[in-house]
Amino acid sequence: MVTLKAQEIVVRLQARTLLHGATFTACSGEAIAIIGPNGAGKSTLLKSLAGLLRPASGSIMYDDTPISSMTAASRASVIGYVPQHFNPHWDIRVTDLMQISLERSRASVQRGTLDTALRTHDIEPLRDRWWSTLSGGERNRVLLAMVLATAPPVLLADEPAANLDPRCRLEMVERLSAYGRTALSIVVMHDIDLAFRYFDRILLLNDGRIVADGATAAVYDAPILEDVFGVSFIRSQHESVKTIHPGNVAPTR
Ligand SMILES: Nc1ncnc2c1ncn2[C@@H]1O[C@H](COP(=O)(O)OP(=O)(O)OP(=O)(O)O)[C@@H](O)[C@H]1O
Repeated sequence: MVTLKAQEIVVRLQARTLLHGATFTACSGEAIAIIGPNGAGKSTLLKSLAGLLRPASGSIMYDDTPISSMTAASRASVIGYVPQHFNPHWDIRVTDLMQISLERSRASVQRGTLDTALRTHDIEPLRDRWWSTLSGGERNRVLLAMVLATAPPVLLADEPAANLDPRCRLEMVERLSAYGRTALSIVVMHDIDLAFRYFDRILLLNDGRIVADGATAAVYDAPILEDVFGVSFIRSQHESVKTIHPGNVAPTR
């Protein structure tokens, strides 16, 4: 059981304040979606949680340890981060990327571990492909596999389902939310409908502030969604599945 706790974190870059005192606590067993309009600060919050951005003030604790005091290697062993964009410095095969990822997370990688990881994460058919030849969606799948193969207690993923076709998108979102129910996953989601369908808790960001944080069912009905996104939402329910889709642009904007 692990806890990730952000306390009043403020992030400033180039004289701009991107996060204005974000506070929340997340624990093992939670599948959390971060949603919000473009520029709300979702990636900034995720990078801060991953220890890639140092807040100007406030603290981020992994259990009782400030993540700012952890080495990059120890952070990487407990927090898996799937970035929005990734490009290796040189071209590399998928199998070598997976091998490097596994070796970084374990003292020794036993024979067979790599093959198992490629199979488990459904990227076996891509194993001999060069990174430069992969489509955007294939790259997203490999990136997620690289991180999941190391089984981190905390998974942070920044819009990993972008570029994916509907089936792959559903599979990936299912995988990310399921991972949170055994470990902890915090995922930036642009697809509001999938965020509400698959995740248990929603963090809504606007202008660098967490403006709603609660159980999915509670945030689903909250009028603040309309205020923040500036659209009307059409909510509907078929059997037990609730959906939410943008209707019209709100006239006040
Ligand atoms: N290095 C930087 N210097 C100055 N401003 C930055 C920097 N990086 C990001 N920003 C700004 O900070 C704000 C938040 O950016 P962030 O990428 O966290 O938003 P986001 O919610 O993830 O957006 P999107 O949905 O478009 O991906 C944006 O206005 C962005 O332009």
